[in-house]
Amino acid sequence: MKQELKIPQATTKRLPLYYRFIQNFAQEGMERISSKELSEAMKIDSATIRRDFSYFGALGKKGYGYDVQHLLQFFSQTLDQHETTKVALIGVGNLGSALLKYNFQKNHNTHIVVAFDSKAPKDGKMISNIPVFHPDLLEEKYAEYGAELAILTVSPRSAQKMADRLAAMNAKGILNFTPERLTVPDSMQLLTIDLSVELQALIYLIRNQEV
Ligand SMILES: NC(=O)c1ccc[n+]([C@@H]2O[C@H](COP(=O)([O-])OP(=O)(O)OC[C@H]3O[C@@H](n4cnc5c(N)ncnc54)[C@H](O)[C@@H]3O)[C@@H](O)[C@H]2O)c1
Repeated sequence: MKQELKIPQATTKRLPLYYRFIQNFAQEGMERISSKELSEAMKIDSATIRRDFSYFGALGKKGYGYDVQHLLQFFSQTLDQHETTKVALIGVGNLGSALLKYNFQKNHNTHIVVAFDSKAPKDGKMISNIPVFHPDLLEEKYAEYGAELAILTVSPRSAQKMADRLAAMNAKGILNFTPERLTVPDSMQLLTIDLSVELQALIYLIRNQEV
């Protein structure tokens, strides 16, 4: 995605979802789609969809809707779906093991290629067909396996230390599953998935709806 476009994070997070739905529409042979149809399929309100798409210029025409092939090409290019992104996983405990096993099998463009855990032996071991090394080898193996970004599933107390090491190696980004609020340089992208926060937000939405 181009850096110069100031796209809100909420919009950015919806882009892969749009792409997935548009792929389905194309497979069904649909040639054009309205924001209302997209809205009904994706359960996102159509004003949000129109606003999200407006960040990328004129993707559709008033009264016509969106050309499915055009959208497909646009999202494929925007999300760099032709290139595989190699990911490192740091912390292979309960959550990390599950992610390693899952390894984005349905998305052929993202792949965990190497993992690290402080309990792993220095010469590594295989878990779910992926090599897992001791974090002493992070810098060496991260580069050797061509990882671009990292998923952080270490215990909270190790999170900032590992983020600092990733920043020092110019890792492009971190998907942080730990509850730690990490500090990273501006040159690095950071997304935090805090399940407790998401759950609290859901509970808040449910309670507000009930009032
Ligand atoms: N399990 C969940 O459902 C869940 C949900 C949301 C968030 N989290 C968060 O995700 C993180 C992992 O959770 P978990 O349940 O898998 O914990 P876990 O204790 O099972 O696993 C953590 C793993 O990280 C390893 N580790 C610790 N320091 C390390 C380092 N410096 N380098 C490499 N490996 C290191 C440990 O050896 C361990 O295997 C925690 O921060 C937790 O708060 C977990």
